[in-house]
Amino acid sequence: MKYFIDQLQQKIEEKDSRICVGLDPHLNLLPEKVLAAELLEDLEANQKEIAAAVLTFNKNIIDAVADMTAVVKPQMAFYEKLGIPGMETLWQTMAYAKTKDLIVLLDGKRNDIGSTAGAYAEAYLENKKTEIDSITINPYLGSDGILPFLRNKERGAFALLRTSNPSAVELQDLKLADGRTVYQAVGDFLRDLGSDYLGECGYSNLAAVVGATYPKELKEIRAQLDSVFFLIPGFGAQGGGASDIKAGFDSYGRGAVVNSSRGINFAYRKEEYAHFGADNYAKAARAAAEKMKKEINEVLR
Ligand SMILES: O=C(O)c1cc(=O)[nH]c(=O)n1[C@@H]1O[C@H](COP(=O)(O)O)[C@@H](O)[C@H]1O
Repeated sequence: MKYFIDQLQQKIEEKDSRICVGLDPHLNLLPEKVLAAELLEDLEANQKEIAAAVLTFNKNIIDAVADMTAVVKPQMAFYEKLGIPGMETLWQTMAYAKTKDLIVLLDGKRNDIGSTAGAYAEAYLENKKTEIDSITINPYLGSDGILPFLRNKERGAFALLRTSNPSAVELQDLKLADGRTVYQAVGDFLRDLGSDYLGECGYSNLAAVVGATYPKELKEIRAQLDSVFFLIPGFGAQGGGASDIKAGFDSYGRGAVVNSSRGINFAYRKEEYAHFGADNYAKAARAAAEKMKKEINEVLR
């Protein structure tokens, strides 16, 4: 039995790639060749066709980036909004990613009281038929809501620690009576809870999400938590760049993976990759993924 976090770190090193490709099918950004714009005029009536288009798009993106990423991260919201056909597309996308030997991180931000968290864990991390290696969770219900997600040591959980959005500061930066911020307290809590789930690589199966858009906090959190692996979203579309995420890694260039969703999926819409043309969106995505991979490796060298 190999711990989830060891599987992840090993695959990152094999591919020498610290990127995570988000699979967030923003419908209004899909190329016309894949999804005819008129179908979006009635989302409910056209759920089936739209979900089929999303699956085609995802498969082409996965084919284009499979050799240069260790992880893909589908965000559930984009599939849930397409009803049952959307959920089928989500599961088919994850199964397809597994055929390419990728690690699947399902972005669902799940959690609840202990007994319900247990049901989520059974649904996503303990069902032998699922193609999911890990899931994002919200840690704010405390340990009984988190521990069920750690029962299966071959799979892992990424708890929100310091998010990338502008309003992250509103609650996460509040000061506690002991002088720590809320996110620092959450960090200490996650490190302690995860210490019973350490893999051979020195990181825990209980990982954390820290946004690329707050480099100062990222640096501080890395110094605080040496056994917590980070998912760092916010690269590209939200403004984060390679120099911003550098401090999220340890001195060996380990311990983190950086997500980009729109910046890779819809690279064909950017001036830099426009020469590929909308029909070659997958080639544009590959070029953007390659650039991101290189930029991160260079900044860590
Ligand atoms: O948990 C996440 O993945 C997440 C946490 C966070 O703090 N910020 C954040 O952007 N995300 C997710 O990361 C992805 C970022 O997408 P892009 O901004 O298109 O690269 C989306 O799926 C977000 O839901």
